[in-house]
Amino acid sequence: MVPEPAVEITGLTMRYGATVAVDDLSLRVERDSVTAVLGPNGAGKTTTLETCEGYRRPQAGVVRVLGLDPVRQRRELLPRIGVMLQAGGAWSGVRAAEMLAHVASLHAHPLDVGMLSDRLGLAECGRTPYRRLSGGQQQRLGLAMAVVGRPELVFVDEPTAGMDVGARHATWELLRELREAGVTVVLTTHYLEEAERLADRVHIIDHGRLIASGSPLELTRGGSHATIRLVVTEPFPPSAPESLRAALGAGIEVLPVDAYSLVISGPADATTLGKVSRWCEENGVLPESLNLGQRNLEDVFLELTGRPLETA
Ligand SMILES: Nc1ncnc2c1ncn2[C@@H]1O[C@H](COP(=O)(O)OP(=O)(O)OP(=O)(O)O)[C@@H](O)[C@H]1O
Repeated sequence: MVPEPAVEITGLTMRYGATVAVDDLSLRVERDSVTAVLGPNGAGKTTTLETCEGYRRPQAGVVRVLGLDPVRQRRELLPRIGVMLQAGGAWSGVRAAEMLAHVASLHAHPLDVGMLSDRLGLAECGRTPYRRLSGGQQQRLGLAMAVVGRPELVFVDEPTAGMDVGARHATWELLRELREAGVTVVLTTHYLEEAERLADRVHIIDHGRLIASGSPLELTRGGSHATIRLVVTEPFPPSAPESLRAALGAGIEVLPVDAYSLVISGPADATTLGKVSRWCEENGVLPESLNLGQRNLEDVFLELTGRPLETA
């Protein structure tokens, strides 16, 4: 028997007035995995997550979480899932430690609150009222509240937004350990590195639609494609992509990333590298770096949508 997925979304459509936030989206999340829903701001990630959490009723389509309807079977589902919202989730005057202790007391077998606070660097702000916590501390408290009840499945919305590097790595470590302990993690993110380093599977969404799914390796392997990344010292002239495309010939895509860099994707090999370097010479362009390398998720997004994720 095929095990029931942790989350199964079929044909989900969600609108806010004239805005289509989620557009006929279908995806599955397998158990015991970390799954990232990756996409730019406004892609529909939070709306999708809120529908899985039972905060929104699907306007079209079907959502099942641990086999249950998140709206109709909410009472059955709630004790089995943990939710970290993008913002809020605690009373403004409550102290961080009190809030976490309160949430822990609602569960039959909570994690050790002291251990969790230490792991997430919350011990030092335990007496601070929620509204006085920094953005990163509020995020860490939100994560602690989501996992303290040992849920089977946690939904985390942009778990490391606003965190410094140290806190981000501690969060990734905790999420990895949860997965090893058999917890399914579904996170939304617009950080490519987060998806690449943490997720077993990535669903890339844009304008409410699923545009690619797979493991980071499957998504970046992409046939014969490698990527050449050209970074220059002075901004490119506006005609650069067009002229480079003409110099490289058919089958090679030239995608501007910003004023100083572009990505060339196609059968990237020594011949193409040679042509790029000749084009630089003929056009008086001084490369700062010219790299041939494995595609990353940023390249995948760029190829699929024609625009870079960070600025999309
Ligand atoms: N309550 C709302 N009322 C009206 N429009 C909304 C509302 N919530 C979201 N939207 C719109 O729906 C679209 C999808 O938003 P959503 O928050 O789901 O995306 P997101 O990928 O999570 O983005 P972000 O990372 O910025 O939160 C956006 O165009 C957004 O402006």
